Amino acid sequence: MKSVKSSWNSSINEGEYRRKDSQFRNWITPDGSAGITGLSGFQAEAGRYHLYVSLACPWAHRALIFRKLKGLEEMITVSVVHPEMFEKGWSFKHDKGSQELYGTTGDDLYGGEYLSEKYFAQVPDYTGVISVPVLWDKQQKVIVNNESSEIIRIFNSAFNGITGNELDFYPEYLQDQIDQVNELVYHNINNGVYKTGFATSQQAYDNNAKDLFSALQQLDNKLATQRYLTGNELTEADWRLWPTLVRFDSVYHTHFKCNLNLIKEFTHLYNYMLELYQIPGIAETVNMAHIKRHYYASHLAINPYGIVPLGHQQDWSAAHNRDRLFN
Ligand SMILES: N[C@@H](CCC(=O)N[C@@H](CS)C(=O)NCC(=O)O)C(=O)O
Repeated sequence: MKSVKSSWNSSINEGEYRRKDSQFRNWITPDGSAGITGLSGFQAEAGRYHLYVSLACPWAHRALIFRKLKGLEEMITVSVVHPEMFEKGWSFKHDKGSQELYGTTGDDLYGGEYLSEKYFAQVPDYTGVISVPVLWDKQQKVIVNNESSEIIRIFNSAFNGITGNELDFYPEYLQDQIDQVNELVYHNINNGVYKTGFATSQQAYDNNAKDLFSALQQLDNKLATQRYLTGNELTEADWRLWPTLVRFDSVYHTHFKCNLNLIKEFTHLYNYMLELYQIPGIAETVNMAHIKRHYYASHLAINPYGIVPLGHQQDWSAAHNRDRLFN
């Protein structure tokens, strides 16, 4: 079994954390023709595809949200890794206790031990990151795609002909706006919390933390006058921001030192976060015990004893003010 160096501590350059690009970039399409990148041969079919996720990972979380909103749960099966990730990467450690607490499933398809086995089986000299989410083809037994921003675009439309679910979170008329918001959110918030938390120089930390909170303030101002990030319609841009908000007060504020404010202190972001949490089905995609266990127990360079703090407690069923503000 090869040892896998976790991506984050192999990606520091002059104090700055730099995220590496995902390597598997094929698309599932209604007729199996090649997508925007990658190979052909991945036709949308019920029961053929599988997702490997950690419930801690905000990128994997997007994929689970789209699977839910697009009615793909019956069609795309899921395996959940164990939240603790050490030198061999994500594992399928699983027992009754971890199932109850963290929602682990083990590798229920193949009985594997580590996620890295899937990557090395396909590319024996693979040197990229062994990351979740992984969209897996059970027919050809290969990784289709391991880039969440693409997996959610695939889920948004590729299976519509089978499910009849025409909800569109990337409608053509909003694409420029969505792309613009995504750009701000990705660099300053989604990846911004990681760049802040993994910084190994004071200057890198200061710069990233300031950019992060200035972006949060900008979005809080936007949400004071419009319901969602691109207007009245809930889009991909919202579902890309939201997994970071959900983890913020419990994890990023403490573990990644993103502590100029809590999300709770940004009135509009906070109420918006609650509104999205309370959309039917979404709460089922959140497992706070898994989230906290992963971050605090796995990144021992920044939390050497792996202690998981008791706070922050959030009442997710608290009333939000978004209906009142925008109806
Ligand atoms: N660009 C990828 C990033 C995925 C990613 O970084 N996932 C993390 C978990 S949050 C991971 O699996 N990291 C493995 C490691 O650090 O070794 C995506 O959006 O899908």
